[in-house]
Amino acid sequence: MTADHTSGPLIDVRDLERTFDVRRRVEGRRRRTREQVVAVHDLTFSVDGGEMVGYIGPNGAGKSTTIKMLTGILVPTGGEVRVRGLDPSRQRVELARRIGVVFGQRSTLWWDLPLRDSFDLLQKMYRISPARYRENLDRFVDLLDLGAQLDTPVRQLSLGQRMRGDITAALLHDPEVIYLDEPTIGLDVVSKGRLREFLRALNRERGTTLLLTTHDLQDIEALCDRVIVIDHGTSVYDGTLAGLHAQGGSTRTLVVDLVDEAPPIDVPGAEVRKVEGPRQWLSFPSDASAAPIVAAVAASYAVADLSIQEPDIEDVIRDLYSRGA
Ligand SMILES: Nc1ncnc2c1ncn2[C@@H]1O[C@H](COP(=O)(O)OP(=O)(O)OP(=O)(O)O)[C@@H](O)[C@H]1O
Repeated sequence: MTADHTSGPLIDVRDLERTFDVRRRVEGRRRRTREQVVAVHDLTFSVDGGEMVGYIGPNGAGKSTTIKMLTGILVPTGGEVRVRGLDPSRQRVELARRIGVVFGQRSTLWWDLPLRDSFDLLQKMYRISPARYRENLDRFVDLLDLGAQLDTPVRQLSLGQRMRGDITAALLHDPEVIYLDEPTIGLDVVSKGRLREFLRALNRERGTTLLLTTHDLQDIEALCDRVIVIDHGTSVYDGTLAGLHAQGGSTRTLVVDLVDEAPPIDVPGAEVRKVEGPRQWLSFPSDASAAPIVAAVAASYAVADLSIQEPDIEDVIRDLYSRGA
């Protein structure tokens, strides 16, 4: 009997565990002692086809370990993981046709080859039909503005160009799901914006499922309807970003540069956290609009400049814990 790979959730993770045996040298002892590191435990979640999900958590929380189990690079030490009904570590080759992976800090491209040659090699590896390959390449090169770089060796590309090359490489074979690990790290604001717009279009037009690991809350805000927060190897929140902010009580900061020094600004809905000369930092709830606060400040004070600081994911998670969630 063949399993039905098309019904049910696309990604299904149940009671997933992964421990590592490590040897550590302990001071005063000659022999190393063996220890177990629990990277992922008791992790359960599922993702439907077409969802865009942020997979976030502090350093060492278990995000990469989860992605490695989802892609079949690591074998779980307990629990179950299925992607389109396939067991990733046992059916890795079959799964590879359905998934794409992009690691922000590591390239999967051939360093000394021009981009175009890397793409041609991938066409052969994945046996992509010539027509589909041409269609995809033209589309991604156009949308990601890579035309001028196609004949440049990867090692000569800027970080942003290399990232766009890696994303193209991960998508040429039409994967149903793409895992992105810190895709906007080190990119300037314009490149980040373009990349997010591209990923939104990919999801809208092709229904590609996206699982995104990032420390940049604006990536999540721009792309994901849902976030899963992982800490110490297990899921501690699964829901909307607005819900996460509300639960954590996190705040955004309005930084106001006044023309002259002044006593702490007094406007409804915001609290002054810090004053340094003519600069003041006001915090307000993340789920509130900045517009009335900005308007109230501008109406009563001579303002030279204004900017808004978003909370960092680490801050949001810290808030979540400080509230005892
Ligand atoms: N191969 C390994 N051997 C031993 N311990 C490991 C191994 N890989 C991961 N770990 C440990 O497992 C835990 C989870 O690591 P993981 O890389 O999954 O976290 P992460 O959430 O991706 O972190 P980051 O945001 O820093 O990339 C950490 O304590 C890490 O030290």
